[in-house]
Amino acid sequence: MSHKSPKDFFAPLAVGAPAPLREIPARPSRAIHFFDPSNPKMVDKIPQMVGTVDVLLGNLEDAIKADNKVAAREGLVRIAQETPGLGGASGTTQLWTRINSLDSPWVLDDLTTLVPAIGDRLDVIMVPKVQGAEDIHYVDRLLAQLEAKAGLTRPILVHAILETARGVANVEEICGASPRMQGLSLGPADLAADRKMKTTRVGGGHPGYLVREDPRDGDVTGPRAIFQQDLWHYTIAKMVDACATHGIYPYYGPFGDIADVVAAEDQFRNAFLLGCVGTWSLHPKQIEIANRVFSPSVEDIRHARRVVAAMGDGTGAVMLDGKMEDDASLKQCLVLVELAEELAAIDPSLKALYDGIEL
Ligand SMILES: CC(=O)SCCNC(=O)CCNC(=O)[C@H](O)C(C)(C)COP(=O)(O)OP(=O)(O)OC[C@H]1O[C@@H](n2cnc3c(N)ncnc32)[C@H](O)[C@@H]1OP(=O)(O)O
Ligand SMILES: O=CC(=O)O
Ligand SMILES: [Mg+2]
Repeated sequence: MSHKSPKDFFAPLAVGAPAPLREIPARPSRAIHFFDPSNPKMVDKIPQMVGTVDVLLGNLEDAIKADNKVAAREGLVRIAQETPGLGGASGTTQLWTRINSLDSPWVLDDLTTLVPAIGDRLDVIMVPKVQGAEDIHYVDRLLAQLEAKAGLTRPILVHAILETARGVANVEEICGASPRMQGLSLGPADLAADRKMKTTRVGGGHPGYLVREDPRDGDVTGPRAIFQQDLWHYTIAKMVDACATHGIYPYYGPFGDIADVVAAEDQFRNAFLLGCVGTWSLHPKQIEIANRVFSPSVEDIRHARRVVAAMGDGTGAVMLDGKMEDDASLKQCLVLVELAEELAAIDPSLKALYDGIEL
């Protein structure tokens, strides 16, 4: 197997294509809100959503009827061209798309239509059902050719959905396959099917996946507490480690029980605590949940700032509220403080909230 040298990794893959980025910018992306660009009711709502959500994603893949694939692609081009503030270097809300899968009859037209028409507005292309580095290499080279032809000056980034067993097995090589790699999302619905899990849901837990308290006084039929377990813990943790290793960003994916706002919040918070930077939103009501969960709380920021202040030059150990703090807890606190600063820079209400914190 041949490998590129490090310097070649950052050379454009087509003459005239923009130079790859050396670092993926940490742009807030708490909610990646999915919409169907062929659905007039959803499309009508897009202009008002700009500025209220970090990412708007025009979905072209699953959930778009086969008969509407062309209308969705063309609708996305119109939306990108006509919606102020959406996507590109000056956009207040990022514009992403999810293209059709690489084995589908639509994906080539997706890429050859979108890049010339709206490549300057598209921030990230989400690629579904990625199996290994070879899928990213294919998209990488094709994007470079299309960017060069369109005269683009900014590389379009690539995000892969982790939704096949082989993709999970190859997660490291996927993350490191191209300097375009921006991040990964968990795709629990397709992943469950591909793994032959015996579930029928889009993300979230399952009442049958549990641990049960031991019998009390040996009575196996008596009352015993049960604790539902997280079906996705292993995959999310694996994804977070792979992304952190490669300097890219991990996301939870879809939570399909739109009515169950409480369980959605739990699932999102678990992902936030494990290291994810955001999640998908499938319905407008999930945006508020995601924005809240993926923004550090006032209590977390107050505590983090107190630790930073108490640690002085960052070395040694101190006691704060009966707990030992040192370099390692300081580093955790700095993750939260830096995230709060990034979010405050784009969200005036969060800025006011964080600025008003008294230590
Ligand atoms: C496993 C995966 O691949 S997940 C990713 C693929 N799936 C998706 O992208 C699904 C996206 N979401 C949807 O298609 C829809 O939200 C559905 C089908 C789940 C529910 O749609 P509805 O039954 O219309 O929901 P509901 O009646 O609550 O909608 C309320 C309003 O919000 C609008 N709306 C619903 N979802 C969205 C959305 N994602 N973006 C913008 N507007 C939306 C509806 O059009 C409706 O508008 P109206 O008040 O003008 O009639
Ligand atoms: O595309 C997402 C999934 O869960 O499948
Ligand atoms: Mg899927």
